[in-house]
Amino acid sequence: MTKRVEIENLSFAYRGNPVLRSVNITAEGGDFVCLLGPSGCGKSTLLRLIAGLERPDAGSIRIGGAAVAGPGLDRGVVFQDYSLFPWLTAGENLVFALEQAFPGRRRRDHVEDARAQLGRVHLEGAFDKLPSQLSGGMRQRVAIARAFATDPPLLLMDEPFGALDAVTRAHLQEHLLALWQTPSGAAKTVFFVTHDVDEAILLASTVVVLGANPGRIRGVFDIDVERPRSRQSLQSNPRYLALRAAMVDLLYERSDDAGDAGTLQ
Ligand SMILES: Nc1ncnc2c1ncn2[C@@H]1O[C@H](COP(=O)(O)OP(=O)(O)OP(=O)(O)O)[C@@H](O)[C@H]1O
Repeated sequence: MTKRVEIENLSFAYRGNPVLRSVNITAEGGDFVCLLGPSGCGKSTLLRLIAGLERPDAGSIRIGGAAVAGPGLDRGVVFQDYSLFPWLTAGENLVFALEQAFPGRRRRDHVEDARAQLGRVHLEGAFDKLPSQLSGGMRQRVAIARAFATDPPLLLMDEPFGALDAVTRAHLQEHLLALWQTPSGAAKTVFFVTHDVDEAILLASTVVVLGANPGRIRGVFDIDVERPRSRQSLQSNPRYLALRAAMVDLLYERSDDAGDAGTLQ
């Protein structure tokens, strides 16, 4: 089941301080949308609005045609830190999520599913480990496995690899793409926050570049670089280099120098 996400004229302020202004984004079912922008431009806030954790001051967010009225099991979330319950083992974190999503199923089936999902991120041996016994990269693999385990049509990921070293980060990007590109994973619409241009181009089908004060869309880029993509092959891909240059220009341009219509499609 795929879900189209329509964000229309969205504006939001924290206690009178404008954070997002007139944001319009349409993601088709199965799109991988990266939200790219400088610190403080409202990327996390936009994700929290889609998650239903905040309410828009103006405009609307529709998922599969229905207006977002609060959090829901149709949206899996992965944050940079503290995504997992620290008092539950890796396996029990998945089992707990499966119980919430599919109440009434036998616990034995949830445990079996949890083991299979951990296996998909090569962590079958971590079922009985507490998050504190795992490395940061392993914890995020568990968090990703948990997000995919309940098979939500929409995944919201807020800099999930931001705290990891470059090599671990590259592996996690591969794990995420491998899951997303499976027949069931490819149906998922993903919103992924990052401030890393290379990460955005590696992962996304669409990159939305946001500017700050208040947060608004500076450009929308259709990433028409064929998959599978690897960091190595991208370095010599002229299309990648053109996209990268255009995004970097937009990110480092003073926001009052430009209009809101930077696009390269
Ligand atoms: N709970 C809050 N109360 C008040 N202001 C907030 C709150 N959360 C965020 N803000 C403000 O909203 C603005 C956008 O914050 P947000 O975290 O969405 O930005 P971001 O683009 O995700 O930043 P970063 O890349 O640094 O995580 C910032 O000015 C921030 O100070």
